[in-house]
Amino acid sequence: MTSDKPFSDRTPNALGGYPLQRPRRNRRTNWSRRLVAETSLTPADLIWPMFVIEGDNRREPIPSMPGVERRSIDLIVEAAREAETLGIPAIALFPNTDPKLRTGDAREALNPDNLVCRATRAVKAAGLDVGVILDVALDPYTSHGHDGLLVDGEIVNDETVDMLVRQSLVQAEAGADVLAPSDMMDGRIGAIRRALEADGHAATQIMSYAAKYASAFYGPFRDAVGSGGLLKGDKRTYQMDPANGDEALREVALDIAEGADMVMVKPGLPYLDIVRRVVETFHVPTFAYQVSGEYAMIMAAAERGVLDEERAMLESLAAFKRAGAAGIFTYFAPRVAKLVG
Ligand SMILES: NCc1[nH]cc(CCC(=O)O)c1CC(=O)O
Ligand SMILES: [Mg+2]
Repeated sequence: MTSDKPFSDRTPNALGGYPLQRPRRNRRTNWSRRLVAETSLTPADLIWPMFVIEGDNRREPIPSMPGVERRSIDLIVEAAREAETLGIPAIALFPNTDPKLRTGDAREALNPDNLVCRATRAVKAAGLDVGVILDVALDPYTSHGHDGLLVDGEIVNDETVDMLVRQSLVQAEAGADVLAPSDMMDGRIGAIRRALEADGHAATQIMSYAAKYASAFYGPFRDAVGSGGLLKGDKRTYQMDPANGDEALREVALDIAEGADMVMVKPGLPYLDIVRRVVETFHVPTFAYQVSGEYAMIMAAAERGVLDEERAMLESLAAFKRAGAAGIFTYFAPRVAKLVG
């Protein structure tokens, strides 16, 4: 490769070389490694996703996600208290809706007393220094498991956006601090932003799942919220093709222009190149989601004794920080916060 730049500008640290340069010197001792560390993971980097079920004092294990439970609202409040104690700034709530309430028109999404709205009110009533993030999408409420309305075999965009706007207002009214549209319909950030402004919710933040890929890594999540068995087909007409990177930048640009306060890339580890490109291009708070399948992979490998669970967990999360993420959604959140807090 040729370059007009002088050699010293192209390779600023390579002049001299061995034995004057011995990069291992800085790594020799623990204190020195800590001193030169470029990034660090703290509890303030973590967002703790939780699954909500009906009932009282109820917890249910999720077989594909060892160590993760669905919790009734009272236990969600307890977990939110734990988040505050651990210094975790925000939780994300996902409802496991009664199958009888899942319909073609997803009307339960608009019920101000639906499970996730009740959970949000209960957490907010506890007066904690913990933000509540809610997904905006129809998949917990549709009988077919899609994030949008299905008409003649197609997920229709604009009719779905109308529903998402109404769902957003219901969720903001319930006290959600951050709305996180995870549906990948076009134009929904602008429509939601305008509705929040007009309806007295100008302070409600929007964290857009701006670059969300049609991924195989969401399987365990769909078990956890009970939509997996229902899903007809796949989500490739609205979630992004894993082959694409430039398209993610166009999606993020649109969502910022439409009024997103923060953006997200999802899944996490397989898409850290996208996180880095978004951070460097837009300089907005950029989050990443270490999704259910990523969690399950580490846990399954550890269970089989092929890797060290705790080290793999910490290393995977350090990678998000190195890529430039402002924060990480991770099912490891409470465990990690205890280790790094
Ligand atoms: N809109 C639904 C939603 N919100 C978050 C996740 C995945 C989270 C995870 O896998 O941990 C999904 C699944 C999907 O799009 O099918
Ligand atoms: Mg978009």
